[in-house]
Amino acid sequence: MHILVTNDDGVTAPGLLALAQGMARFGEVSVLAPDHDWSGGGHVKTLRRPLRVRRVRLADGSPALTSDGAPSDCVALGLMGLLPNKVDLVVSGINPAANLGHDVTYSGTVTAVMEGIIWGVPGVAVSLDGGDTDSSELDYTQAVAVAARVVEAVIEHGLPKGVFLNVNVPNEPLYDLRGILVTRQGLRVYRDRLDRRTDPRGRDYYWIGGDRPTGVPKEGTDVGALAEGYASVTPLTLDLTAYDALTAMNEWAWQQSSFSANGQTVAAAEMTLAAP
Ligand SMILES: Nc1nc2c(ncn2[C@@H]2O[C@H](COP(=O)(O)O)[C@@H](O)[C@H]2O)c(=O)[nH]1
Repeated sequence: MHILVTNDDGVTAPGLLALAQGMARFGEVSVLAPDHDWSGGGHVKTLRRPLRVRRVRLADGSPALTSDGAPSDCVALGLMGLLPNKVDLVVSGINPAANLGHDVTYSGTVTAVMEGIIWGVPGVAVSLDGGDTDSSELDYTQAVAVAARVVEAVIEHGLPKGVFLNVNVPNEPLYDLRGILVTRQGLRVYRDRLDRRTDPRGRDYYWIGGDRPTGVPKEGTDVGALAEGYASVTPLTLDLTAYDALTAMNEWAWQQSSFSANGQTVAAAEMTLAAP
């Protein structure tokens, strides 16, 4: 088993070290992580500038690679051939804050695993609901234990093609953890506020400020599981198609339309949408 371990908090983050150490039990571990924090950086593919990669050592002396690219760039580099050995699983984290609901497309932690799916490699993203606690003060023991249990299950059962797992762990001692629940995405409640300021030259500039997001703790969701003291494992795919809308839209009366193109009137073919 060859596991690529990455994160979005940077190669020196304590959660990355804890995760890399926790994955060593499964076989070869290659660490390829960003050289700085990419929190909230989303799914990035850096195409307009070169990417630099350096050899570094983690705090325990183990070798690692770091790149000036995003977390998803690190995974792409690794799976495109920077890592000589075939990668069987991408594991990303341990993020010091939860990634729930709509967070998943903002999250560098989660989008790193999404990149692996694009290259046909399954993955697991792991986040600890550390809230406002400094990442250096968090105890990652529980999150590592949950991550290892999830990876064991993935090794035993496999994952359907295109499916990856988003794991969120409550920030409780291991003996307080009530268990692991398989969940769906819940509803994140963002409390962002526009912070407008003026610089010394009289020009306005803005911060996206506000308070940390909360969520709706509905049963069966990732938000609900954490609220009840469970770790949450949410199976996700990259297919964002709204299949219900597809069915409904096929009922719309798409009229014959004519569009003029370069002065030519082109009758639009009858618009039909792919059936789900
Ligand atoms: N819209 C907001 N999102 C926030 C805020 N604080 C945190 N977040 C979420 O954080 C994660 C970052 O994830 P990471 O894996 O990239 O570290 C991301 O999911 C955001 O949604 C906030 O104040 N506003």
